Amino acid sequence: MSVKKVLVVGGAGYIGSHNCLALAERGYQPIVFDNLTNGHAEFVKWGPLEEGDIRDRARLDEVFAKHQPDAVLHFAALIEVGESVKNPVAFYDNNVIGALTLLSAAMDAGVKAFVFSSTCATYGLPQQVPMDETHAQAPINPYGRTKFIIEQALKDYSTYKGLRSVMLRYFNAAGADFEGRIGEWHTPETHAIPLAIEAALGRREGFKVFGTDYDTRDGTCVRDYIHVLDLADAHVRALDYLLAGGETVELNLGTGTGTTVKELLAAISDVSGRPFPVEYAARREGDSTSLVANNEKARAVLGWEPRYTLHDIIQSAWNWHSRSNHVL
Ligand SMILES: NC(=O)c1ccc[n+]([C@@H]2O[C@H](COP(=O)([O-])OP(=O)(O)OC[C@H]3O[C@@H](n4cnc5c(N)ncnc54)[C@H](O)[C@@H]3O)[C@@H](O)[C@H]2O)c1
Ligand SMILES: O=c1ccn([C@@H]2O[C@H](COP(=O)(O)OP(=O)(O)O[C@H]3O[C@H](CO)[C@@H](O)[C@H](O)[C@H]3O)[C@@H](O)[C@H]2O)c(=O)[nH]1
Repeated sequence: MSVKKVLVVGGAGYIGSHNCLALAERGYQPIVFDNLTNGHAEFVKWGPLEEGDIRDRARLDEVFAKHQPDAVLHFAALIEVGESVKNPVAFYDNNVIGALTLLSAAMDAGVKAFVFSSTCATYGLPQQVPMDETHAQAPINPYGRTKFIIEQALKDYSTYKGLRSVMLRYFNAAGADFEGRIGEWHTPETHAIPLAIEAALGRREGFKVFGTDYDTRDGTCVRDYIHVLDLADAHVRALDYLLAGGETVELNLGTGTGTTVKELLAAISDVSGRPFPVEYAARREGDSTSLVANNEKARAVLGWEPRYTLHDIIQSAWNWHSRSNHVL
């Protein structure tokens, strides 16, 4: 059987690069398409890099014609909730126009399987926790809305155009390759775990907790942190599923366990053995109180289950950040 080629769009980024590693380990050939605005050429280690922007249809057509991929994994997007509130135009341009351009190019090139990075941010405020896939989708920030729009397009394209897709609603991606080859490297970094680790390493003055008056067990936001390699495993399974004829489906990817910001900071101090200064600040606009997954559907459809604990997440992230000298 010939090796299946997968176009990994946004594959030079954090989650995309860990997916390339998992694809290569499981017998797929990843081909990265990335404009390198937020990605890193040195993270592209398991296949070729094609530089390009998803809003550039001619460049997409060229790459589809050259590689003729069997499937597409689409990670490329602007990702920060807070930034989406400040600059929604850039988010709609990249996450909606870009994704729709990519989808048209993929369908015209005959691609029949598409895996989309969606997010629990499409749910908005929790009506019940944990949330399953039937939870109302009422995003509370432009980032979540851009992802929700693409989910709706994917459902229409599935019904009316025959493009089968898996929409993976990740909760909070975290952690890194245990061998330290790649890791989380966003510039500027806005995510809680890398920022707290940088504080523990003494590379930042401290960590600011955004909001202590939420209706949660200690007043800080609750999130479901999931290891990036567990996400990658789910993507490979989603590909296997689609290539075997599986129908369009949306699936939560989370552990089912919620952690408050305060609990997260305590766990990071514990793993690192280095306490760091913590400041309590105002809420960050666009943040939901609590986002925790019910992951039963992904378990049932993909036979997937998360393998790594919060401790594994922090330990692997700590290894990556303490060894690497990149600037966040
Ligand atoms: N990090 C999380 O916790 C999280 C949670 C839920 C969903 N997601 C989604 O997962 C995906 C990947 O997130 P990440 O943390 O790896 O982000 P990232 O910024 O590290 O990776 C995104 C990659 O896409 C590339 N890219 C962006 N716009 C592009 C464009 N127009 N054309 C070509 N390439 C482009 C960037 O250069 C980067 O390499 C995103 O779609 C994000 O919305 C992330
Ligand atoms: O300096 C900081 C950074 C974050 N937080 C809090 O930590 C939690 C996690 O924040 P962060 O790591 O920035 O992740 P989210 O804002 O939850 O967003 C991530 O997770 C979403 C899914 O929940 C994805 O869709 C987004 O792409 C991804 O950026 C939130 O309660 C933040 O308010 C702080 O208190 N201080």
